[in-house]
Amino acid sequence: MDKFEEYLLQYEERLEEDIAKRVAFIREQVDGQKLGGAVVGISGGIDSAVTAALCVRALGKERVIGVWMPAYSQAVHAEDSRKLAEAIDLNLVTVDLSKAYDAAVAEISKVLELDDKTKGNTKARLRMTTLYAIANQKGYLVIDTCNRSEVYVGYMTKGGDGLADINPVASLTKHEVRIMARQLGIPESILTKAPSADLWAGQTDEQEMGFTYEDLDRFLLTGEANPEAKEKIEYLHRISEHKRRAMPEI
Ligand SMILES: Nc1ncnc2c1ncn2[C@@H]1O[C@H](COP(=O)(O)OP(=O)(O)OC[C@H]2O[C@@H]([n+]3cccc(C(=O)O)c3)[C@H](O)[C@@H]2O)[C@@H](O)[C@H]1O
Ligand SMILES: Nc1ncnc2c1ncn2[C@@H]1O[C@H](COP(=O)(O)OP(=O)(O)OP(=O)(O)O)[C@@H](O)[C@H]1O
Repeated sequence: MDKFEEYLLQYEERLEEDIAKRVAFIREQVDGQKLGGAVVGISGGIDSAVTAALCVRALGKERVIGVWMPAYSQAVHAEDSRKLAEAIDLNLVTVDLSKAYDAAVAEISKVLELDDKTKGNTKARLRMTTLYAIANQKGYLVIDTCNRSEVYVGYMTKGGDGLADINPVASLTKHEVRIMARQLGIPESILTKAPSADLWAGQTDEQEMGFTYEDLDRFLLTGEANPEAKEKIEYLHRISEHKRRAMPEI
């Protein structure tokens, strides 16, 4: 067994304790500030599944709203969101953003042409707008789903999924999220599908980043990585520093 596998095995041993710590954190953030509850964007992926399951454990079904927000999204993710809601007893609502997305892109395109990534980021920011509308109205917090691996390389949309009020999974790598997901009863189809932001057709995280989550998490947890992956990881970390910092001001 190598250092990375050993680390993950040790994490499994303290999993229940770690879940309890994160559940307590959510309760403290919501109840400690006399807020009503939590709202989470549900993508059909593993990060939002784990985040929502922790919120339901912390606050109970009545105080958590999961929001599925398709904008030309794949049917498999709609199905997985539905399966998740059933598995963790989540109050799941749908806000279809297709028309808002089309209207925004059409108007912006009158000024300049947008590529697939910019259009995808626009979708992520419309989702943030929707979650905040619900949070405003209900007196809830918007819960961030970005994990440690994504945050390290800035793999999130600034002002989109990168903008929220609290983050109960920020210190977990993708591999730790996967371990926790099994314990929380997340459906198998969510555990096994390739991570994708689904911002455009055929997108997958690993193909876009140019290295695997295993490369990234090995590097984060043990400091080891093959030289090519390490160079790419460090490059993305460097150019995304602005996403982890407060806005420069004078
Ligand atoms: N040095 C600097 N100081 C301050 N601000 C700086 C900056 N450099 C860029 N910026 C600003 O940041 C903007 C670029 O950042 P951003 O808008 O985020 O855009 P960008 O980082 O180019 O794209 C977002 C990436 O996150 C991925 N993503 C999005 C959503 C979910 C997931 C997921 O899997 O969970 C992944 C997506 O596929 C894409 O690769 C620039 O347009 C500029 O406004
Ligand atoms: N269609 C969607 N409906 C609602 N929220 C979404 C949707 N797509 C993305 N999000 C929100 O943005 C976050 C980042 O998106 P992403 O698609 O990467 O999901 P994820 O849960 O991180 O899963 P994975 O990276 O494993 O696919 C999600 O966790 C979710 O909160």
